[in-house]
Amino acid sequence: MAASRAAVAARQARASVKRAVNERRISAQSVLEVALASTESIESTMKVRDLLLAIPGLGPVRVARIMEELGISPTKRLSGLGVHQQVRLREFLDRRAPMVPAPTSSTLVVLAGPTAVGKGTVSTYIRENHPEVCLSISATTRAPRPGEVDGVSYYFIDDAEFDRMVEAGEFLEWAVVHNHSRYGTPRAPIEAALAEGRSVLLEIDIQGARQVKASEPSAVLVFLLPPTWDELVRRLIGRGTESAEEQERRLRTARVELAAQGEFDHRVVNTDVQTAAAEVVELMNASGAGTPVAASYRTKEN
Ligand SMILES: Nc1ncnc2c1ncn2[C@@H]1O[C@H](COP(=O)(O)OP(=O)(O)OP(=O)(O)O)[C@@H](O)[C@H]1O
Ligand SMILES: Nc1nc2c(ncn2[C@@H]2O[C@H](COP(=O)(O)O)[C@@H](O)[C@H]2O)c(=O)[nH]1
Repeated sequence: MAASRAAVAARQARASVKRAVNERRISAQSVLEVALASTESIESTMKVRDLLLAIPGLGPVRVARIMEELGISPTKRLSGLGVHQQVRLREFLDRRAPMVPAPTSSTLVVLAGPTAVGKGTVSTYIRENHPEVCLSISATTRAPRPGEVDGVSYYFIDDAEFDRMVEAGEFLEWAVVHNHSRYGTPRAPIEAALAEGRSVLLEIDIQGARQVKASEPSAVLVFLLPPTWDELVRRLIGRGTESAEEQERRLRTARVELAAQGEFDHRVVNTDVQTAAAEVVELMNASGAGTPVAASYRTKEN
């Protein structure tokens, strides 16, 4: 009984160390050094995998790859690291450190891009793998697609409710998208998350991105690009959620939207979902202070 109470206490202590790393109150490097200095410490009983997962911006897939590269088995605890593994892990954490800023302010990041480029897919990946990021849920007057859940995918509301929210100033931004339905970002949850020091990701269209930048100049705008125009068309048709007429309408908008990529602070090419999501999260962590990501991309038309 006493042993199981001790085990629960140790688990809770490890969880609070992980939270402190995740909230950037302590660095992963200092956890490693404490673990290696004392085999009695709670830090020494932590798994390497859990320490890496606590670092903002690292999800399970990247952590698995990093551990493989470092030659550390997935179940290894900090106390069990060999000398060479310690050196490699230390070097990795030191390399990683400049990408994890000191606890300063939260960031408002806007992810936009043409239809079917994968904004929703990349955002969902971020929601599932980076719980530290707060993903805004938009309101829309369009009908739910099969599988979409009210309050998770969108708040599905009617025209009268949308009008009321516009009148009451409850949207940070809103727009008619693809000349069809209205979409808007509810202001209150975003202000609350930013006030708590959390970073917020908005997945919205380009008109909305412009409005956010106009009202919040510190917002970081990220433009998601497809690897090629043909791949964009393939993704839209392959998704199969729009009629041929709606696909045509969306592709017309996409050509105009691609021409606006230069207005954005950063560009990320979505060739692979995991990599694109990791780049977006790293840009969030860098609070827009870094150099814009270079992406050479031309549509067939230009
Ligand atoms: N990196 C990728 N490689 C291959 N397919 C992808 C990739 N990213 C997304 N897709 C696929 O492309 C299609 C469109 O993706 P998604 O619905 O996320 O786009 P979107 O940008 O949110 O579109 P919209 O603006 O029209 O809502 C989906 O079928 C998705 O599975
Ligand atoms: N300006 C805004 N655009 C938004 C918002 N939420 C989503 N969107 C964009 O709408 C299109 C179409 O989305 P779909 O789910 O119908 O395919 C897409 O570009 C979204 O990024 C919002 O709150 N404001």
